[in-house]
Amino acid sequence: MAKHSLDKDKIKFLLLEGVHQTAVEVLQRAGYTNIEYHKGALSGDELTNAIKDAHFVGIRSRTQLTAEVLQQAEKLVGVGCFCIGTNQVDLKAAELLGVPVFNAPFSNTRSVAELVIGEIIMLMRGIPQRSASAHRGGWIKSAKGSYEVRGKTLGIIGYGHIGTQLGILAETLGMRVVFYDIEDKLPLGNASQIRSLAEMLAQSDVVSLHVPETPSTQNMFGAAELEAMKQGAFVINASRGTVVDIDALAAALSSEKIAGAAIDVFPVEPKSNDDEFQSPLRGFDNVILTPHVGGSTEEAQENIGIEVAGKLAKYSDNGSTVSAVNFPEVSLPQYHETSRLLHIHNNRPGILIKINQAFSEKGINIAAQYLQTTPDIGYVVMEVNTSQAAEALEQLKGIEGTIRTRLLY
Ligand SMILES: NC(=O)C1=CN([C@@H]2O[C@H](COP(=O)(O)OP(=O)(O)OC[C@H]3O[C@@H](n4cnc5c(N)ncnc54)[C@H](O)[C@@H]3O)[C@@H](O)[C@H]2O)C=CC1
Ligand SMILES: O=C(O)C(=O)COP(=O)(O)O
Repeated sequence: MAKHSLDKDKIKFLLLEGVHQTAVEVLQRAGYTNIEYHKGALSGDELTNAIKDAHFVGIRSRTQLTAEVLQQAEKLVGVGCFCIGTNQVDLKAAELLGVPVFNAPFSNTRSVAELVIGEIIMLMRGIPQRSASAHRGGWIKSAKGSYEVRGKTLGIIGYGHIGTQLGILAETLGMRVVFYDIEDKLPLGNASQIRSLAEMLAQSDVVSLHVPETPSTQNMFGAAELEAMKQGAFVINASRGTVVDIDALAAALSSEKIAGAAIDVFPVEPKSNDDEFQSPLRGFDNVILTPHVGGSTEEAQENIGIEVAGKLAKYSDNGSTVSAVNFPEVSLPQYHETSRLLHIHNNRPGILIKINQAFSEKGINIAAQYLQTTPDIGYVVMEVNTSQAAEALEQLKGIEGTIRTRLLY
């Protein structure tokens, strides 16, 4: 009977931010029962206390896994981001600690694109302000400032998974689609790439942002970009709150340069549903404010739970790192007759030779060996006779440059 190096009930999964129950079910089906589940995000001492004895942590966009937090998580083996964005994790620090980070790169793509389509229609019809007024007893029955989306131009900033999906849906409504991206992209449908952001903004009736949070996107959309837009155009941001300068947007709404906006993400977001949402955009009737729910649909969350929990269980069970965002990717076959060892090391010359030498001196036969590297780390997976596995693990621990090593029976 195969036995895991550490009993599965001793492997602790810390799941935060109310990840979908499908994640719990997948882990339980894989034999993992030590699951600590929190509905909200954790930060500060609460986070460091909860994570310090966790082998795996599952988060969404809110929990900040900084280098400092990761360094205190001494037992941490892997991280699962139950979402698309991974900017909330210090990916380099995790890599150097030998911790792969997984995400769900397209499970909620469609949900975001659908929300944005709805918002484009609502904004162009002036519905947010009419609805707000009606709630106060008002009645703005007028066509003034209400437009069909047909024939209008949608400008997409960041033409990746979400941007392309949005472009296709917008075209089915009769919109013209232009996009700006730092990479050369294949335009889908009849979309066209415009190399100059200012030029794209000048053409667009509505602009929607779909870039990741990176140093290059920090505040990339501010006063100058708003100024470059058409008079009375609309802005949508469901990417990250750091991408748009919120004060500049509030000013452009006040001056009526911008006729309306739909904002789903904010520079500072409440930690849980019990905390107050604060923003300079509160109070504008023509702004749709949503609590970072672009990817929050039952379908998306259910699929994300299955996908990311599956990746964590697979890494725990057999060492596979396929689709890790910060780690050498190794796809591993099932193993039966042998024991499997994982070795993560600093990527410097000669480590594999040292491992092979140490094994050869101890008469340990290597049945299979897989190696992948990034510029900074190497990940070797080896299979040896089960009778020699404990000795092999000892040898691996002694190799200079070792970051982490693990034995899977
Ligand atoms: N509101 C929500 O609930 C959700 C928000 N998101 C956010 O949406 C972002 C985009 O998601 P995907 O489309 O899946 O990502 P992706 O990686 O497929 O596409 C991003 C695109 O942005 C481009 N890009 C990067 N830097 C740029 C820059 N400075 N200027 C112009 N283009 C730039 C890239 O070349 C790429 O084509 C995620 O990183 C995440 O932060 C994702 C899902 C849900
Ligand atoms: O997938 C993403 O990147 C998102 O922004 C969704 O975040 P969430 O899981 O809703 O906290």
